[in-house]
Amino acid sequence: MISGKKQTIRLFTYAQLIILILFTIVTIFAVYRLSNLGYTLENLANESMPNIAKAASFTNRIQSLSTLTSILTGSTSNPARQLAKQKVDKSIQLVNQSLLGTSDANSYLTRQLATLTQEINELDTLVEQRILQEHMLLKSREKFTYEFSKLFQSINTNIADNKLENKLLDILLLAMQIDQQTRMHALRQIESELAKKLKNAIDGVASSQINTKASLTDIQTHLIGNDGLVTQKIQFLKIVGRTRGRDSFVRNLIANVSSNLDYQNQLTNQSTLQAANKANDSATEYANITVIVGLFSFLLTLGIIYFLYKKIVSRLISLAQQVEMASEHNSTEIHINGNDEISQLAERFSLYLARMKEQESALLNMTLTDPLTAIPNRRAFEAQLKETMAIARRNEWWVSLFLVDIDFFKDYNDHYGHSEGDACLRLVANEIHKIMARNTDFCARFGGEEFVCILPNTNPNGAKLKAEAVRKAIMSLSIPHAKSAIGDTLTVSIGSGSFLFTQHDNWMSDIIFEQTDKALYKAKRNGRNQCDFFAIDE
Ligand SMILES: Nc1nc2c(ncn2[C@@H]2O[C@H](COP(=O)(O)OP(=O)(O)OP(=O)(O)O)[C@@H](O)[C@H]2O)c(=O)[nH]1
Repeated sequence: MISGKKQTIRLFTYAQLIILILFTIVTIFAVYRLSNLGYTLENLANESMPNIAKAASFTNRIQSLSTLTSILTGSTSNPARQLAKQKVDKSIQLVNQSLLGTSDANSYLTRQLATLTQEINELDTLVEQRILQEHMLLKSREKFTYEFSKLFQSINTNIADNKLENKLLDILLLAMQIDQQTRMHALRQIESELAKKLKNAIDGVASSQINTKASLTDIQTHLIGNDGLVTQKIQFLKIVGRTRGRDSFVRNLIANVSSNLDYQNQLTNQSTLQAANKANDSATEYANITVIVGLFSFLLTLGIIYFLYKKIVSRLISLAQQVEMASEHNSTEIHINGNDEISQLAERFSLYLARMKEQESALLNMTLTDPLTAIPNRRAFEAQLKETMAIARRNEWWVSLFLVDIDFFKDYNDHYGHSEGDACLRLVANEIHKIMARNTDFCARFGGEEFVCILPNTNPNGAKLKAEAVRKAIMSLSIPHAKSAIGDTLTVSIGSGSFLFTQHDNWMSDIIFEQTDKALYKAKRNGRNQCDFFAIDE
């Protein structure tokens, strides 16, 4: 029973707890999902987007590096070369700086850039060598041209040797081809031909012409000597070839870096796309799960509310209705099924109403009963008289009224004492009540030693018989009364009034009481221990 009493509170608490837990779970879930989504979006904003921007910047710089390398390779003077090299270095430095702090995936790119830097340095060295070699070639050519023109002039002025002149022109024409020639093999052929022609020219000069011979030998050295024009040209071509090769290698390397960057770009774009898709999937999944969880929570909350309504609210409403009905219909029937506080409350209400009813009837009884004789009192009489008169009017009955008064009761009291007087009153009351209460008659103590009887549907004849019966019954009690002036035992005088209301509908209870009292007064005046009758029917 004790645990049953707390069922409703427990039920209510559990329901609240379930709703609270449910909403806590939904909130934690929502925060967790939102933070995940937030992390993905943040990642997208902090990593993927800057990576895309960086990748674009790398591509631009690598492309500009290709152009700058071309300028470096094509440099024809050292200042131009140095300027181009500075720009190339700057560009590589910027690319390297951009690479700093990027992911491990770029380590290959970093190595590629290191190789590229090394190769560009070597290319720069080759370009420098080429410029130097070109410069030396120029100087050698100038020197040869100078020597040759000097020899030519000396031949013209000193000796008119057409043969030598023709040979020299031949050699000059061949020497001039050295400049135009870009193929090694052809240069070797020119060298071989020059060697022959020069030998022929030298051999053709008379030994007396020492200066001419010496000049020709110098020209021979300038042209085909170990450090001659042809050798220098060959050397120059070798450097040019190496420079081209290096340039081509550097360009390939740049193309590789560029394609690697493209690949990196693709990877970055892919990962960005994946991250965006993931964020989108997360958002969709979150929305779906939130809808499902929300719907589930809503249905569960509805279920709990319905359960609480059935278990608590509807039973409380029923209890309120039953309490209202019970108070309206003066009933004590309140019942609620179950074994919890509400059913206990209904039970208590029922008990409370029953007790109230008991107390009410006890109170009513007390107010309508004479405490000394335990028969109805004057208030009960007045109510009963009104009710009887109303019934009599409707049924056109006679109503008879007795006023019974103990004779010389003052003397009885004085002689036997007040408590004996009380006992005497109880005996008389009991006797009158015994006679009158056998049928629908009614008797009450009117006050003091006076009693009153109502006899519904009793005409004057009936009243006479009944009044006499009462008087004789009291005499039969043979209660000793030493101080009675009319005998040795206790007697009563009775005033009887009989009324038919057909003609006297306006007669009220106080009028008929007054008329009956007059009859009693007459009985007393006529000597007591007798009945006097009054009747009115017209
Ligand atoms: N013991 C007792 N006496 C009561 C009670 N009520 C009234 N009396 C007494 O009844 C007496 C009534 O006296 P009276 O009205 O003079 O009437 P009586 O002496 O009977 O004279 P008659 O009626 O003329 O014969 C009084 O002495 C009251 O004190 C009661 O409850 N108990």
